[in-house]
Amino acid sequence: MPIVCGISIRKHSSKCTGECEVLEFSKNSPQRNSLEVSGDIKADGELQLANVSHEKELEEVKRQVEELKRENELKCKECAEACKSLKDLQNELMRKSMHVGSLAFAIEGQVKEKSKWFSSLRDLTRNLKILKMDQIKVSEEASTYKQQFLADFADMSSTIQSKLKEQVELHEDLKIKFIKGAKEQKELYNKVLDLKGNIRVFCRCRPLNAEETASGASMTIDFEAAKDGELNVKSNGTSKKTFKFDAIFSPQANQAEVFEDTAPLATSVLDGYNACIFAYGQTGTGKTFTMEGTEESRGVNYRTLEELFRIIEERKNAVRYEISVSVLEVYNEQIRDLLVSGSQQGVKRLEIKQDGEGMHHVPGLVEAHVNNMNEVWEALRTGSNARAVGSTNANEHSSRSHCIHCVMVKGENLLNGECTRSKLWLIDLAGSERIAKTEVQGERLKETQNINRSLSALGDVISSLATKSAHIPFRNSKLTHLLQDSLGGDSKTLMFVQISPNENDLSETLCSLNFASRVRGIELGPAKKQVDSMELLKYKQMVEKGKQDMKNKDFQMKKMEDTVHGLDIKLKEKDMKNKSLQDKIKELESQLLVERKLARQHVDSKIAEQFQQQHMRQQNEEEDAAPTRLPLASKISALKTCDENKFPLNIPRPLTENNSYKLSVPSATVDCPLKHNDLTEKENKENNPDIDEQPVVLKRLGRASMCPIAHRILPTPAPRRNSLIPIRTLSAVPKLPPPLFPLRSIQSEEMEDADGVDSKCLPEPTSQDSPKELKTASKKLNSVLRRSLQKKMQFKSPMQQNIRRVGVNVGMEKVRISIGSRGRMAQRVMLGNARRVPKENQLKQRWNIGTANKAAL
Ligand SMILES: Nc1ncnc2c1ncn2[C@@H]1O[C@H](COP(=O)(O)OP(=O)(O)OP(=O)(O)O)[C@@H](O)[C@H]1O
Repeated sequence: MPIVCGISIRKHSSKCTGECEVLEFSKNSPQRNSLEVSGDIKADGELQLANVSHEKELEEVKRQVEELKRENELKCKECAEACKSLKDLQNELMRKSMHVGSLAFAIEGQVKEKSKWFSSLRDLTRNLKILKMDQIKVSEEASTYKQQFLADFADMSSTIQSKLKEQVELHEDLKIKFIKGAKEQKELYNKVLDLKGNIRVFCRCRPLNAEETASGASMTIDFEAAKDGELNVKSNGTSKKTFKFDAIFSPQANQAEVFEDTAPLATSVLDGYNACIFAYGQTGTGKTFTMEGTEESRGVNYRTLEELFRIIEERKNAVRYEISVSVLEVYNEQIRDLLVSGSQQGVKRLEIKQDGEGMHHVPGLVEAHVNNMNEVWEALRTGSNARAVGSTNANEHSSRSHCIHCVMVKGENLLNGECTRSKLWLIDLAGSERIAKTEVQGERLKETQNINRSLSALGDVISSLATKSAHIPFRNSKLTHLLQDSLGGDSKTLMFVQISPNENDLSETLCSLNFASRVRGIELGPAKKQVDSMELLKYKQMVEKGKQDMKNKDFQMKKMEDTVHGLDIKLKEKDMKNKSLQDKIKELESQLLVERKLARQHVDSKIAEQFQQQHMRQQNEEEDAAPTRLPLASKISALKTCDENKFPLNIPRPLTENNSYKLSVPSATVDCPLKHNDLTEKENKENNPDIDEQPVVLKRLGRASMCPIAHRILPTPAPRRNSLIPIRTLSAVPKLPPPLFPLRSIQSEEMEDADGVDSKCLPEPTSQDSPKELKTASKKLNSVLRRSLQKKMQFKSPMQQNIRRVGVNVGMEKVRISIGSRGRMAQRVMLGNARRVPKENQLKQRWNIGTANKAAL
C-alpha cells in the first residue's frame, strides 16, 4: 500500500490538517505493529476498505488540492494584479495627495493673501474714513485759514498800503529835505570857501638836497612862525621879510599833509564849480613834486582825482558823474596835447576856442574818459612821459613848459535832474628863474622869455580879477586864455608857491614870495580873513549838523525799507501756504468725487436689481391672475388705487406727439411694473437739479392697454389726432392745438384707423357762429383745457393712463372727450357753450372711463 506521505500543502486548511495528522499517526504510531499482528485479516479487509475510501478521499483531496491550487493560482494572479493596481492606486493616491497638498498649500496661500487683502481693504477703508475726516478737517481748516488769511491779507495789505504811502511821503519829504540840505551844504561850503578866499595861496618849501647840504648851504627860511601862517625870510642870520599865506608847508611836510587843505576843492568841482590849482616857483623848488609827486608819494594831481572818485562813490545814489582827463602843455606859447602819441604830435595846431555857452576849450584835444584811479594814473603817466623836458644850467631836469591837466566833470543829480559841468585845472607851471642867473641864450632864452611872459600875464589876470577890473587880460598869454573859465567867476583858485630854502636862491625865493603875496594880498584883505575864522567855525558846525541830520534820515529810510521788505516776504510766505492748501483741497475734492460716483453706481445697480425683481414678481402675479379675469370696472379701480398709492398725484403727465402718455415715474423710489430705470437720467438729475422740474419721461413709449394680458401697445408711428389735446412737447404744461371750435352737438364716431380720424373728430364750424365768437370760444376752450390739464393731469401708472384714454373730462361741464380704451376710438360728446364751472365741480370731475368701443358717459 502506498503510504500517503510527504504531501505538502502550502495553505493550511482544517480539513487537510486533520488528514495529515491521521496519516502521520498511522505512519509513526507504536501501536501499528500490534494492530497488524492481532487482526491482520480482519484489519486487512478494513484496511482495504479504509484504503479504498482513503484513496477515494485522497483522490478527492487531490482533486480539491488541484482545484485549490488553480484557485490559488488564480487568486495569486488576482492578488498580484490587485497588488499592482493597489500600487498604481497608491502611486496615484500619492500623486493626488501631493497635488492636494500643493493645492492646499496654494489655497492656504490664497486664503492668507485673501485675508491680507481683506485686512488691507479694511485698512484702506479705515484710511479712507480717516482721510475723509481729515479732508473735512482740512477743508474746515482751509476755509478758516482762508478766511483768516483773507482777513490777514486785507489787513496786511491795508497796513502795507498805509506804510507804503507813509514811506513814499517820507521818502518824498526826505528827498526834498535832502535836496534842500545838499543845496544848503553846497552853498555853505561855497560860502566857506569864499570866506577862505577865492584865491588861496599855500607856500611850500622843499628840503635842501644832498648837493646843497654837502656844500654847507644855510637855510634862509625861518619856519618857527610858520604855524601862524607866517613865513620869515632870513638873510645873513637876520630876519629880512615876513610873508603871510593861507598855509605854509615846511620841508618836513609830506604830500598827504599838503593835500589835506587842497581836498575841499575837489568837492567844489563836483558841486559844479570850476577850480584851478597851480604850482608857481623857481626851477627845482618842487613844483612837479607837489603836483605830480612820485609813485611812492603821489602829488596833488593824483590825490585830487582820487578824492573826486571817492566823493563820486559816496554820492553814487544821488548824482551820476562822468570824468574825463586831458593833458597838455604850453610850450613857447603853443599848446601841445600830451595824450597824443609822438608821431601825431604837431600834425594839428591846437587853438583855444569859445563855444556857444561862452566856455573855452581846445577843439581836437584828447579827452580820456576815466572810471577809476588806474585809468587816471595811466593818463597822468602818459602825459608826464610826453612832457617836454629841457636841460638848463639851473636844473638839469627842469621842465620848460607849463604842464596842464584838465579834469572835466559832468554831473547829473538823480533826485532833481540838475546837471552840472565843471573843470578842474591842475597846472605845473614852468620855472620862473631869472634870465640873468641862468645865462640862457638862443632857444633857451626864448623859452624863458615865453615862460616869464605867461607868468607875468597870469599875475596880471589875477590882479585884475582881484580888483574886479572891467577888463581882464586873459588873452595876453595862452596860459591865461586857457584858464579863463577857471580863473573868473565862481571858480576857486589855489596857488602853491614853491620856494627853495637855500640862501643862494634867496632873490628868486623873495621874487616868488612877493608874487604870491601880491596875488593873495590883492584878493584877500586881512579884515576878510578875520571874518573867515569866525564864520568858518559857525558854518562848519552847521555843516556838521546837516550831515548828522542826513545820516539820521538815511538810517530811518533804511529801517523803513527793511520793514517793507520783511512784510513782502511774509506776504509771499502766506501766498505759498494758501496755494498749497488749495491744492490739497482740490486733490481731496477729486477723491471725494470719485468715491461718490462709485457709491452712486452701487446704489443704482441695487435699485435696478430691486426693480427687476419686483417687475418679475409683478409679471408672475399677473400671469397667475390672468385666467380669472376680473370685471373691468373693478380692475380699473384696483389699478387706480394701486397707481394712486404708488405715484405722486401732483406730477403732471404730459402727452406725446402721438397723444400717448409717456410714463413719468420717479425712477428710484416708485414700485411700478412699468417703471423705467434710467440711470443716466438719474445721474443727470442728481447733477442737474433743473431736470427735477421736468417730468421724467419713460423711454418706452408703448401704450397701456386695458387688456390684462397685453399691458402695452406699441406706439403707432403716425400721429394720432383722435384727441383734442395734442401735446407736442414734453413740458409740464402741454400746448394746445391752435384752432379749436366750440362743439355744438355730441358727435360720437368710432374711429377704425388713427390716420383717418382727424376730419371726423373735429367739429364743423356752424354758419351761425361769427368768426369773432368762434375766436373767443376757441380761446376760452384753449385756456380751460390748458388749466384743466395742468390741474388734472396726474402721474399715473400705464394702466391708469389707459384708463384715462378711455374718457377725458377736461374740466368743463359739458365737454367730455371719450377715447377708446385701445386708443383707437374716441367720441366727442358735448358740445355747447363753453363756460367755466365752479372749482368744487371741477374737483368732482374725474377722468371718465369708457368701455372698449363705447363713448364715455
Ligand atoms: N618837498 C620835497 N621833499 C622832497 N624832495 C623834494 C621836495 N620838493 C622837491 N623835491 C625834490 O627836488 C627836486 C626838484 O623838484 P622838481 O623837479 O619837482 O622841481 P620843479 O620846480 O618842478 O622844477 P622845474 O621847474 O625844472 O620843473 C626833485 O628831485 C624832487 O624830488
